[in-house]
Amino acid sequence: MIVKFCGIRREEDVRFCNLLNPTMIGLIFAESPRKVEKEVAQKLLRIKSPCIKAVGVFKDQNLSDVLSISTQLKLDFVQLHGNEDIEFIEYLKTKGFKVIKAVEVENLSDIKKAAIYKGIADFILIDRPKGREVDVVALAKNVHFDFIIAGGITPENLEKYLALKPVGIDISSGVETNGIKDFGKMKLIIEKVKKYKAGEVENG
Ligand SMILES: O=C(O)c1ccccc1NCC(=O)[C@H](O)[C@H](O)COP(=O)(O)O
Repeated sequence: MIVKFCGIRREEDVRFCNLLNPTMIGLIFAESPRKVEKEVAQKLLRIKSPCIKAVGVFKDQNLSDVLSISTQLKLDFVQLHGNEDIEFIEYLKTKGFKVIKAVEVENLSDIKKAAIYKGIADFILIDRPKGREVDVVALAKNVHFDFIIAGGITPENLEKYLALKPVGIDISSGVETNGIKDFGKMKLIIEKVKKYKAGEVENG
């Protein structure tokens, strides 16, 4: 089970992630209150444990900018949230980057659109548009390919997302308090995922 904490932007967040050891941390390079500048990202990645994969999050940015940031920072994954097409993804892959294609879903036709990235992106991330109250769990029940799920996950509602049997979970605002990463909430997520994984083994 992949666990990704997204929107990491402070050194203390990275240090705490080093203790919790999620699979990935996400740094936002798209327009957002969580956006980090390249120089800040460089500092954060310097102290990141090598066991944790670095993901850069972009949305409708031009290919040369995405490539230049990803190369300079030696990112492991590029996560694309906008209308990037298949050629965009394939080009990044020829440059050695793994790609997470995020598809922000609002209806069943968006789920169908997400399927086009099967076998092209390394992971498909089913998310909801930022600031929209979409029931992403109800929509994701119609997904018939491997996916990472995001969109409103919190320590309290994690179980209903895990019940979808995703390959991973991606959380940002649900592990924040007043816009700052909340270490108690992050720890709770990791503990709950550990219990879930142990249960999976027990139940076959
Ligand atoms: O975080 C942002 O503001 C953002 C802006 C533009 C593109 C992507 C962005 N975030 C990506 C993520 O934080 C996660 O991949 C995902 O959306 C989880 O978000 P949340 O529902 O807050 O847990």
